[in-house]
Formats: sequence, C-alpha cells, structure tokens
Amino acid sequence: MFIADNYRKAKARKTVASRKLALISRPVSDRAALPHPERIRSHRVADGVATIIADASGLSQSEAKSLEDDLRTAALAQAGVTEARVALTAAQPSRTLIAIGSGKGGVGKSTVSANLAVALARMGKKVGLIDADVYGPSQPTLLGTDAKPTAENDQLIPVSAHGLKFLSLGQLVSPGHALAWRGPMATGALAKLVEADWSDAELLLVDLPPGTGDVQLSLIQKSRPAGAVIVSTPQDLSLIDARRAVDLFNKMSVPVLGIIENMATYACPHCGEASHPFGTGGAEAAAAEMGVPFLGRLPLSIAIGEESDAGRPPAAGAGPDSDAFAAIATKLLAAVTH
Ligand SMILES: Nc1ncnc2c1ncn2[C@@H]1O[C@H](COP(=O)(O)OP(=O)(O)OP(=O)(O)O)[C@@H](O)[C@H]1O
Repeated sequence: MFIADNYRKAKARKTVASRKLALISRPVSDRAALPHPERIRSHRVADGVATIIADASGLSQSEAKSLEDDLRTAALAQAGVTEARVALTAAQPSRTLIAIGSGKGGVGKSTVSANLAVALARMGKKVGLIDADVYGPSQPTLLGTDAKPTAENDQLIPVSAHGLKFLSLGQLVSPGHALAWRGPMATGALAKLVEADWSDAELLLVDLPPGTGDVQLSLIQKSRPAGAVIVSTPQDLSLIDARRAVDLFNKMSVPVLGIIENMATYACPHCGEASHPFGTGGAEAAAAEMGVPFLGRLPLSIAIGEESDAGRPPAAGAGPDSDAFAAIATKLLAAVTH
C-alpha cells in the first residue's frame, strides 16, 4: 500500500516535470514553417533562443551556407525569437582514395585512370578524379573539357564530365605551359586538389605522376590512400619499374589493390589476328611473384588511343574496349570494399 502510494506520487511528479519541460522547449511555431523542412533534424525555442539542427549532407560549401542563412533569417522572423543558433551536421562521406601509379611514363596510366573513373561512375558510384601528373597533366584532354574549376572560400570546386568530377593540375596553368613543378610547389598544389569540395564523391582516384618521387610520397603521407593500383605494359623494362612502385606502396603500408596490364594483345583491325607487340602475361606473372592481385588486361587498341586523344573515353561508350574497362573497375571495386 505504502509502496503503491509512493509510486503514484512519483509518477505524478514525473508527469508534471515532463509537462514543464515540454512547455520550456516547445517550438514557438511549426517546424514546417521554416524553409528546408526536409533538412531540419531538430528545432527548439527556449527563452527567445531558437536552436536548429539541420542536415547538410551532400551540400557544397555555398549551399550549406545558404541553408544556414535561410534558417537563421526565418527563425529570427518568428514571434518571440531574439537569437537563432543554427548547427549544421553532415554525415561525412566515407571517401576512399585510390592512388593510380606506374613505374615509368607512357604506359597508359592516365588513360586507364580516366576510363576506370568513367566505368565506376557508370556503375553508379560517385567518383572524383584527381590528375596529379605534374609532368604531363592530361585528364582535361582525356575527358574532353577545358573548363576551369571555380573556387569558393579558397576551396576548389571540381569540374564535371562523363558523370564524374575531376580536377587537374593542368587546369591551374594556362594551356601549353609545362608544369615542371618540383617539391613543395607540386605537393602544395596537389594538397589543394585533394582538399577540394568533392561533396558526395565516395571514390577519389588519383592519377599520380610516373615513378616514385616527391608527389607520390607526399600524397601517401598526407592523404593515406586506401589502396594503390599499378599500371604497367607487359615489357620487362616497364615491369622492373612497376616493381619499384609496388615496393614504395608496400614500404608505406598502402595496400596494393592490384596491377593492370595495359597495351597487351593487339587485334589486327583487318584480319582480327591477335599479336602481342610488347609481349603478354608479364604483368600477371609479376603480380603473382610479388603476391599482389592481378586486376586484368587491356588491349593495345587503335580506338583506345584515338578516342582518348579526342576526349571521348572509350569506357563511356559500348563495345569490347568499354567492357574491358568495366571488368577491371568491377574487380577494383571488389578489392576496395573487402
Ligand atoms: N590500351 C591502349 N591502346 C592504345 N593506345 C593507348 C592505350 N593506353 C594508352 N594509350 C595511348 O598511349 C599514350 C600514353 O598514354 P597515357 O598518357 O595514358 O600514359 P601515361 O602512363 O599516363 O603517361 P605519362 O605518365 O608519361 O603522362 C596516349 O597517347 C594514349 O592514348
């Protein structure tokens, strides 16, 4: 009896307290009266102070700023509100950075990077591509656009092409001006590209310069890629250098997601006969020997060269070349998500 009595009193006290709390934190007006109701996660008004928490996921910096301004203005316009506090939250996109390197130049690393990025975007991924090739930034040509990125609050806004976003060191200088950047200048410029407004990009592919120099080291140390991909042609010379690139990533504890053999089989456009001007299978054998995955082989195809030079990535089209890039992109995605 005594216990039941006390229980009833305690319950009554709790009800009064929660009513008081509800009164104190009751919004002055309906949340739906504020703009962007779909983004508002909570809205409280107490003692003339409106506190709004809104979700800014996927918005660019400028969009987030206007969301904040709109909410503050609308909250201050409501009766009894003298101060408005707006806090924006954003589910940080868990962005996976993949470095694409090669031991030596001219093996098709930039072509492969562009087409893998396009293939991944066609698979529904939100993809960003950084052209960090200090000695020969070629992504604007490969993706067929000379649009320049804009900047907001000192942050670069990437350019869109073929369903992906990209930034290139080549966009930061006028056409024809070679970028013989070294050391701090190159690494500083690369940091700007990595820290750009990539908004909802889940995958960030970085087309590195060939070799194992400052830019590669700086990227590994500062941005900690989730993995690296090495592009090589089947020749021994290219493979010796590819081994060096694998070594660098191994030493820096960046998992090598795989090796891609480029310019392998050549199919004669007239008779269809397959030949192997640079040999074949070398990269696969080297991968097995180094204990790293082999991601696949791309043909030496006149169409790949011509279409790439014309700014039409073959991966954006249809046919065997596009299929070859899609197959490697599928394997890469599986390697990254495991
Ligand atoms: N599979 C391929 N078939 C035919 N041509 C190709 C293929 N891959 C690349 N190429 C051509 O080879 C040339 C070099 O390619 P790319 O610029 O991608 O190489 P890279 O390794 O990035 O070179 P660098 O690092 O020196 O800039 C380009 O003209 C490109 O179109």
